[in-house]
Amino acid sequence: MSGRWPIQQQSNLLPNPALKLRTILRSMTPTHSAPSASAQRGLFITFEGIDGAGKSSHIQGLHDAFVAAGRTVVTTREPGGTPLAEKLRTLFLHEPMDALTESLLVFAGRRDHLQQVIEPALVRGDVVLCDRFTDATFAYQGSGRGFDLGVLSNLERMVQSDPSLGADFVRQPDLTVWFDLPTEVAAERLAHARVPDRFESQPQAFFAQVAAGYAARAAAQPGRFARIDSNQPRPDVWQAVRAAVARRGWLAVEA
Ligand SMILES: Nc1ncnc2c1ncn2[C@@H]1O[C@H](COP(=O)(O)OP(=O)(O)O)[C@@H](O)[C@H]1O
Ligand SMILES: Cc1cn([C@H]2C[C@H](O)[C@@H](COP(=O)(O)OP(=O)(O)O)O2)c(=O)[nH]c1=O
Repeated sequence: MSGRWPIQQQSNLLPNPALKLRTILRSMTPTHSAPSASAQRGLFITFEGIDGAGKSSHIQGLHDAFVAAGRTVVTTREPGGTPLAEKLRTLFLHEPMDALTESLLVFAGRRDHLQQVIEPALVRGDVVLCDRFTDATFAYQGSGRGFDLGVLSNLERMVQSDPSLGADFVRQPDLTVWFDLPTEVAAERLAHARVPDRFESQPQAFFAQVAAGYAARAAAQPGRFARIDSNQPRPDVWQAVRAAVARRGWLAVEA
């Protein structure tokens, strides 16, 4: 990932956990823009794809584009996004565990993240840009690790519910930008990028299953997903990302 998440990028370089936590909390502080003329609806946009698909720089690009358009933006990530969830993230990425434990940990962190960060930001009318969310759990724990999709659906309903928003309300992203890239290209990019964590060190066959998991989620909810062909030069990927957001009327089409 890019430097947007110093805690992760420098996890082998910064041994002081307090320093790392301060860094991540600073990066989660909303970026305020000039006040807009009227209150706007909050937007929840998530970014997904196999490891190495190239999400990071485009999340930063969208952040900048929304701020330039007068929005207040909260950039966050999963696993993580709150002090509690960041602690769970460290365990999740580095300790061996079975797929049920993985699922319970990410959903526990997600509950805290929704309550502390995402829902309050959406109530304020902010734009929330979240690097991974529940589609990753279906893709990695469900499709990749073979964990029961029915159990994941139950957890999704329980964790993402909010009775104050309606008895049947289950929070879902307004848009999921899915960076789709052949596994061999992602592996090649990652080989030059960073020290792999527990997931990034999985074989390509694992990522083929994860990719199939994303494809299944996208097929089930086509209106929510924008598939981006990430196997092209970075400026072209950016144009596709920006166009997907502009098509929904949330940003102007770039000249
Ligand atoms: N379009 C692209 N073409 C070539 N390399 C890219 C492209 N996009 C990203 N990369 C490189 O691939 C690696 C993984 O990108 P990154 O954004 O960290 O992926 P992700 O956040 O999806 O895991 C990085 O080294 C990055 O510089
Ligand atoms: C949110 C989430 C992430 N993951 C995995 C995907 C990534 O391999 C890892 C997050 O690590 P991270 O290094 O942030 O990956 P990336 O830069 O590609 O976003 O956790 C799951 O397995 N399940 C989940 O629910």
